[in-house]
Amino acid sequence: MTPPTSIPPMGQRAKLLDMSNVDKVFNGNVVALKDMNLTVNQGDFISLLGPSGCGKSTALRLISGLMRPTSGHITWDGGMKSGDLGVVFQEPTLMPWATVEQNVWLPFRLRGKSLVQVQDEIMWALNMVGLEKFQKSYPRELSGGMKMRVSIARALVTEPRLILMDEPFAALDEITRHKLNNDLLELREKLKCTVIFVTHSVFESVFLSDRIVVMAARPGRVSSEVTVDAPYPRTEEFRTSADYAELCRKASDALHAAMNEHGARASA
Ligand SMILES: Nc1ncnc2c1ncn2[C@@H]1O[C@H](COP(=O)(O)OP(=O)(O)OP(=O)(O)O)[C@@H](O)[C@H]1O
Repeated sequence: MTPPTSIPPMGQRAKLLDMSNVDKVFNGNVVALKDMNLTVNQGDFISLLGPSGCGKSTALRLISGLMRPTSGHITWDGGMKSGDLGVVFQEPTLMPWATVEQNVWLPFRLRGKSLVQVQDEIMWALNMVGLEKFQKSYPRELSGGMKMRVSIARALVTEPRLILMDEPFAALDEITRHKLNNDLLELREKLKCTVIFVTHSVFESVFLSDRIVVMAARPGRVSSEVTVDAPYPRTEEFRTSADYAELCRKASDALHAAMNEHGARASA
């Protein structure tokens, strides 16, 4: 539970994993990803931004190891070990019959550890998301934003090297979403963790990430990358700044270019 003191600047970060020439084909003919290449470095906050169906979730599932590429390789620096990965989905996916602490216990429970054995880790994770007073509550007693915090605590509890987040705040109202965006950045400052975050929102991707990987569809692939070189911590001041507006314009242009790539290919 001792994170590194700071995240090195981009360009000086150690490599965490590589996706090299990854293809994913479903049912023999649905080409979800074609020749996807992505290097993830320790401390990166990467957003995968792209139109519906461009393979963002498929890329996350491949990185998580839940699914294997049809061809190509995903290689973790030093290999991938149990507990290296935390995953947060769009729905909090909590067990309704279990308390908050029992839900957060799940990744350890699957590894045969009792609740008592990992009580400190669970309380640490709940503390990180500001829910330490709700350990005995049930999901039905929590708001949508609080349920999502439990889901984040469950992803953090093993102190993973990488956190994958698949549109985690898309179903939340705007105010809760902004609050959780702020809280997620605070968590990243504390834990110096590496995050890959799937989103449809240009605004969210610019606010959160230091790298925006823009994807194109049919077949899904990396179209371009936008570097968000605004310093952290990012505050509400950043959200209303001219720099933020300019970066959103840049990301939006890259997204439109990615969407036009498909049009250009289709008419070629
Ligand atoms: N298990 C599956 N079987 C068949 N086709 C699939 C499967 N999973 C994904 N696909 C197809 O692969 C393509 C990429 O899907 P994916 O869900 O990764 O895209 P996405 O960018 O995450 O989309 P969205 O933003 O709408 O969530 C789509 O055409 C989808 O229909």
